[in-house]
Amino acid sequence: MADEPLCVDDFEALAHARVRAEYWDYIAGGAGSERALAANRTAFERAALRPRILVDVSTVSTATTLLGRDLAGPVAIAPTAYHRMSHPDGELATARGAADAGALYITSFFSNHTMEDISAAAPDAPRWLQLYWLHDRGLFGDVVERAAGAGYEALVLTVDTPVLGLRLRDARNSLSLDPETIPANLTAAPTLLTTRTENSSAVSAQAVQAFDASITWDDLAWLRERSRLPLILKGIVTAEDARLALDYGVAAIAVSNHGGRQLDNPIGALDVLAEVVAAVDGRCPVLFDGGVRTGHDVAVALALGADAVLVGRPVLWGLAVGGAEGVARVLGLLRTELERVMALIGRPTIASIDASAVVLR
Ligand SMILES: Cc1cc2nc3c(=O)[nH]c(=O)nc-3n(C[C@H](O)[C@H](O)[C@H](O)COP(=O)(O)O)c2cc1C
Ligand SMILES: CC(C)CC(=O)C(=O)O
Repeated sequence: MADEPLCVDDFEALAHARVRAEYWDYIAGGAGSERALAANRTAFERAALRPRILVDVSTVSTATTLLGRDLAGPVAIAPTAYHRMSHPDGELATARGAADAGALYITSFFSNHTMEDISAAAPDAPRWLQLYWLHDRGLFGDVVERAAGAGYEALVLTVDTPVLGLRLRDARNSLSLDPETIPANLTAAPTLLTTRTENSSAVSAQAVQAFDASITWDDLAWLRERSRLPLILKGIVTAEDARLALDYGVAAIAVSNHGGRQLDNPIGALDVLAEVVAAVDGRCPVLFDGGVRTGHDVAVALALGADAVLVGRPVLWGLAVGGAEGVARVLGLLRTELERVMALIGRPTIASIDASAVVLR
């Protein structure tokens, strides 16, 4: 790769030059005035690590386990839609890059390749499937029932998107989708495949047509009847909902404000992590995403109680810059940065990064 990127932010700058302007805005943007997007980063500015000294850090291990799966590190790929906006090989390249890095890949339901083709690109790698609850129960149930056979080890239902956030950049761009960027899992329902709208976004139009905003906690039983895969809820940001999720038997919770793309809130995702971790009280794994860009950020989230973190945009930057290799490079960078931070704070294992490792200023 030219202009050797040395940190995740370097990948952002290189990717910006490669991705079509409207697609870049879709990827980079947030909801409304983008306060939540900005807050996701500033929240990390208030968290400082507390280094301990004279600890044997001659060997540092980022290895961890999530829902019984051994992983090379605690950084996984957040589900993001439409990877062919970033690279012609789309999710196939992402799957290969994730496998090379030994990272868990949570595949978005709105992918440009079918869930089966993505699995086939890296068959034995750890992979979960993200879901949006569709109006079309036939199509939705079919996807859910196919997931286990297609090699997915868990289902991640995104619960912060009954409707899509107000994405002003996309509306101003009248964001449209080319034939190669339509969602491949939805081709059986062509009426859901709006690709062009006037003064609004085709992504938003698709969401309005496809998503069922009426679902509630009791609908989770319908999902469980169709799949025995562990269920994770993504987009929980309050203690109340974390407790309810446990009552409904979820396997894990993902604390997330959707990368600042839904509610235009002035509080960062990191600011609510401790509240959810306290409510969960060790009863299930807690994942975290929103603004993670360095190994330092990963360590902060783990110290605040996350079991693993997800990264969204950075993976798309790696994909745009170098396809599968770029994805593996971004994930590898985060892992080596984390290793260095673990040595510097005297916590040589993931389990040793406890609450004493961080202070909020
Ligand atoms: C371009 C883009 C597309 C996304 N698509 C999805 C999606 O299909 N499903 C989902 O649950 N979350 C989606 N998200 C949210 C991510 O899973 C994740 O919560 C967010 O990107 C994390 O923040 P980060 O980008 O700062 O790492 C998307 C985010 C971006 C940037
Ligand atoms: C297809 C979209 C709903 C994907 C998404 O979650 C997003 O753009 O944030």
